[in-house]
Amino acid sequence: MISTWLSDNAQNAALALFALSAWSLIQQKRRERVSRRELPPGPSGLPFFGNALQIRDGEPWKTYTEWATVYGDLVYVKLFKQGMIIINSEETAKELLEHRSQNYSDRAVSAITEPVGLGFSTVRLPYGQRWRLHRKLYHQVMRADAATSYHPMQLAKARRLLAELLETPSRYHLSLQKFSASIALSIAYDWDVAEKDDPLVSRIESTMDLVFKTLSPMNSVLLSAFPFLLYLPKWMPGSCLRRNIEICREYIKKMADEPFQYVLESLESGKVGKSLASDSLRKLGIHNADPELVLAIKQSSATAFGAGSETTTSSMLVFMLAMVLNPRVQERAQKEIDAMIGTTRLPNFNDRPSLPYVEAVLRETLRWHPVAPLSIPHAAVNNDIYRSYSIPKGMIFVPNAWAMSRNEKKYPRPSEFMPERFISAHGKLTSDTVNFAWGFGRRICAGRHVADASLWAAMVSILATFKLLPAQGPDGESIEIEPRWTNGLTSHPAPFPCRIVARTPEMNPETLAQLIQSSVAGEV
Ligand code: HEM
Repeated sequence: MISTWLSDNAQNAALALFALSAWSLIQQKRRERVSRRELPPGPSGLPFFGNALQIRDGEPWKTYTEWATVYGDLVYVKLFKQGMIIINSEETAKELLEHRSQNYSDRAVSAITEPVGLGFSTVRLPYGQRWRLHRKLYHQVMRADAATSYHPMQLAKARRLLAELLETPSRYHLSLQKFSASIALSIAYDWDVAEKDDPLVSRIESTMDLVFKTLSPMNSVLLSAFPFLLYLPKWMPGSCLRRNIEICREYIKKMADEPFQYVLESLESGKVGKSLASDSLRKLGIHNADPELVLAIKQSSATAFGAGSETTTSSMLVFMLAMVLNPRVQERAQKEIDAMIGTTRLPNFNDRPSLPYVEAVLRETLRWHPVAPLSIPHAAVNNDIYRSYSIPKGMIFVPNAWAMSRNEKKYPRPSEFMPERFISAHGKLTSDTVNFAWGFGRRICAGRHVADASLWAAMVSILATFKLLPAQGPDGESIEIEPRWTNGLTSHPAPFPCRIVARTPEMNPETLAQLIQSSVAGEV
């Protein structure tokens, strides 16, 4: 009797549980359908995968740009279980990320950030006190007027780059990496890179590309959908992501520790110059400094180095490719330099206002191929209503810088490299400074003034000294370049064969050294 009663009750309980689960599943689906209707339109996806299988391999920004023509400037996309809104127009990005920056300055929690050891990075920090402290530290040394104090150092590094390009032109890719890293190391730590075999630069050469590839948005989505990928045994297919993450973690730790230790020791001995780390530590008074603040200085300096070197190299590679593919642009820029400066000295920052075409080349480089094509996603702090959409707290917003660069109304024939688009009918530079390349609102790139000056110094110095030409085959004919692009968090041309030839036949290391020497007096 009792056993019958028990089993009846168990059956009823099971039935009730089943009904409850079915009801809550239906409710959840209904809620999802309703909330989906309140979000921007987007392509319908497959169960489980969402839209992940519809995205062009390695170049999601191109797929999103195609979808913009169907769904508009805001497109809702779901990659596995991760929903996000792609912003395809600059105006809408400004409306949301700048005019409503108080609500759209958070970052999404990324499944890959902590495993690679980048949880400390300013780029990844949630919108809050720690992030504000980092931004304050950057502001002290990298705001527009403070950033000019780095100009002499940036010019000196650009001149060193010229000497390397003259000596080993085929290693231009590595020379550009060294140029960018040496500026970032100088700004962050006043670390002067050795002429040859600098331990930090060697490490950058071998692993920086891997870090940026591993941090790709798709890897982040994959890890949040399949966290077990982090634990796959190393012999199993698919474990390469885990291996790459481990290498990155080790590398990032060393990159944050070693140079900071160098600054601490140099401060003790009184032998360190101006840098983000040393200036901030000096201000605090190294011996009675709050450990939290010291940690923030260490973390923001490491971020400046990490965020600044790869992006600058990538932009320089875009410039080199654009020059080889567009000889007429190169010649026009060189004519401008020759007319305004002559050939007996190299340009410096005083000359910048008198070289509008070179300026236009820089802007077109940023536009033609934005090196951060999906910028860095922002996230909503709170629920919001935008247009008729209900934006839930935490929603991820991906600024599609690629789509912004392909806006045909603003940039006719967008796939062509045409610096003229930044020169008005009266021969003056337009007001368009390609701001979208640096991101938006409160999260805008903290190093943009420094980066802009590094790019200008390198571009103008190279244009003044070298011709960038296609490589020649054994028959002396030019080899046609079919650009290939690397993809990850940043995108840049894969190394391509080219010839870097001095513009004057008598140029050799001695004459270049003399030219540099005669250019140094009166420089800014
Ligand atoms: C050509 C070079 C560079 C490009 C194209 C670039 C681009 C960007 C972009 C698109 C963002 C995201 C902005 C957003 O979320 O809206 C960003 C963030 C950032 N960049 Fe740059 N960047 C460059 C160089 C640098 C340099 C040289 C530094 C430092 C020395 C730097 C430091 C940072 C930092 C700290 C952030 C994080 C800002 C935050 O989350 O609050 N960047 N950068």
